[in-house]
Amino acid sequence: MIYTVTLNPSIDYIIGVDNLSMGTLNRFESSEMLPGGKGINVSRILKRLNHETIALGFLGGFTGAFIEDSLARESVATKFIKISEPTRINVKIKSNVETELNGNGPHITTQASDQLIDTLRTAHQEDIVILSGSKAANLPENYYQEIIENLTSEFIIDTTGKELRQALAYKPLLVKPNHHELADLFEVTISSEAELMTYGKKLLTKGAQYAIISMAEKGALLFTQDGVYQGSAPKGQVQNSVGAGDSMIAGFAGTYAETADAIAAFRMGLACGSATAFEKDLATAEQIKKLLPEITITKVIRSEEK
Ligand SMILES: Nc1ncnc2c1ncn2[C@@H]1O[C@H](COP(=O)(O)OP(=O)(O)O)[C@@H](O)[C@H]1O
Ligand SMILES: O=P(O)(O)OC[C@H]1O[C@](O)(COP(=O)(O)O)[C@@H](O)[C@@H]1O
Repeated sequence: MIYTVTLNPSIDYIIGVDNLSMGTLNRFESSEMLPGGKGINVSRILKRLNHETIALGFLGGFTGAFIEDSLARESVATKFIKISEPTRINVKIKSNVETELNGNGPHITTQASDQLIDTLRTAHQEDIVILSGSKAANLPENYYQEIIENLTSEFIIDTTGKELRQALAYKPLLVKPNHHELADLFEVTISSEAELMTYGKKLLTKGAQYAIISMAEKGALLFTQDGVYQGSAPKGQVQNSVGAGDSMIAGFAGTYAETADAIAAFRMGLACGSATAFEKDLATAEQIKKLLPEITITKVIRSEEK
């Protein structure tokens, strides 16, 4: 079973505006509401690829009900803890450039946060728990760490900054910062491929079993104990890249859970990420499978060169 944890789900309100201009009235060209939040996106892709998944986290209010209904329609299994304040709405503006406005999220009571830790204690050693995204503002600073300390299963973590840094010591199966998040994590500017390699490898020395550095249309790098691999991104028309990173994690986790083959998992992750970038919503299984043969993976550094 692959459990996903979304501490701060969202409705993603995707708005298309021609030539957005600040300080004046702009009218929508298009709009769409989608269930969002990183773990939720991961579960939706896992379900589409026929992997067993349960989405966990906190949901509240009419916005939470919208997310529950959307997931039920796609037969994604959920065990959300109900909270009284409404789940946030994140605004994604598609104009000449993509602009994202993500909310802080609702108040989570101590009772609810303890309940989630209890639920996660039921995950078995052979399960994978995927912890993704920001946490609602009032949750304790070390809440992710508290969750991890109570887990008996493998875990993947997709968050940023201090939380990601703390998590590395607990040997996550995978971390997947994008290249900007990698620079933030080590509080550096990364301006060359050599620096990318240096900081990617640091993720392993600090504890990660595998690390992917994703680079949008430039594909991604996979760091393993056995060397570094470069994966390509197919060319295509980008429709909405929100959820590309989550799709990549879903692809990796689903294939890794079945095969324990990190390269095959990386290939599936790359296909899922690009397929989602080329769609308005998350990609379907057919779109993902169509892209798989276009992915190329090359070993760029052998283990003895590390
Ligand atoms: N414009 C794009 N064209 C092709 N593939 C893409 C594009 N954007 C994202 N992807 C694929 O999705 C993966 C994750 O996207 P990325 O934007 O790096 O992550 P995140 O959404 O976490 O910031 C990339 O490594 C790539 O494989
Ligand atoms: O929890 P955060 O960091 O605010 O991110 C939440 C947002 O991330 C998303 O899950 C998309 O993430 P990615 O584009 O990184 O895959 C959106 O659905 C959601 O609005």
